Amino acid sequence: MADSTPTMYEWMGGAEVLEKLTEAFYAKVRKDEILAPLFARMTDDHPQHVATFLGEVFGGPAKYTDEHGGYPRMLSRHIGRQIKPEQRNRWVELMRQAADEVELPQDAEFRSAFNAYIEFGSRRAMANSQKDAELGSRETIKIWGWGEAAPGSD
Ligand code: HEM
Repeated sequence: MADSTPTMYEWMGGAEVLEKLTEAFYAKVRKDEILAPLFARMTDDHPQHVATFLGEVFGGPAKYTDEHGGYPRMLSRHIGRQIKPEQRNRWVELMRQAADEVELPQDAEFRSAFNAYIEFGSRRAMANSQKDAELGSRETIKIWGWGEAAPGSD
């Protein structure tokens, strides 16, 4: 029988909601004293690109892979940046604030899976950004699912 559980991408409202999320997030980043210097040279389409990337992660269309350079491009944007723990912490904090601001679903299942990815992705980004980082052999975007608590599970 086919699995009828929606993807996280569907559950949160798809591309439109992700674009709102990254717009709200980068508006905060631009005003944040810890993060702004790191993102000083980002282009205006950066929030849109990250929304597309996250859409793919959460089970939406493979558009970042097909049109924006995929996993290698994302990796290349973090390499050498030497992200510090306090910058990663602030990134996570602002992402959670943006999630509330644009009213991502509040249910325990969704937020638990969303926060798990944000934690995972930001720690990987920080690790890959260090001098002499060991980058591993991954070439494709990791797709994130519901984990231990899918909708409808007890
Ligand atoms: C789940 C975690 C993360 C995801 C999914 C993510 C995703 C991305 C993607 C897709 C890009 C490339 C966008 C493009 O194609 O133009 C990018 C660039 C970048 N990311 Fe991340 N990122 C994450 C965490 C972080 C963290 C924690 C930091 C720093 C605190 C960070 C700093 C940057 C910077 C500085 C760039 C380059 C911006 C520029 O173009 O100047 N990222 N990220």
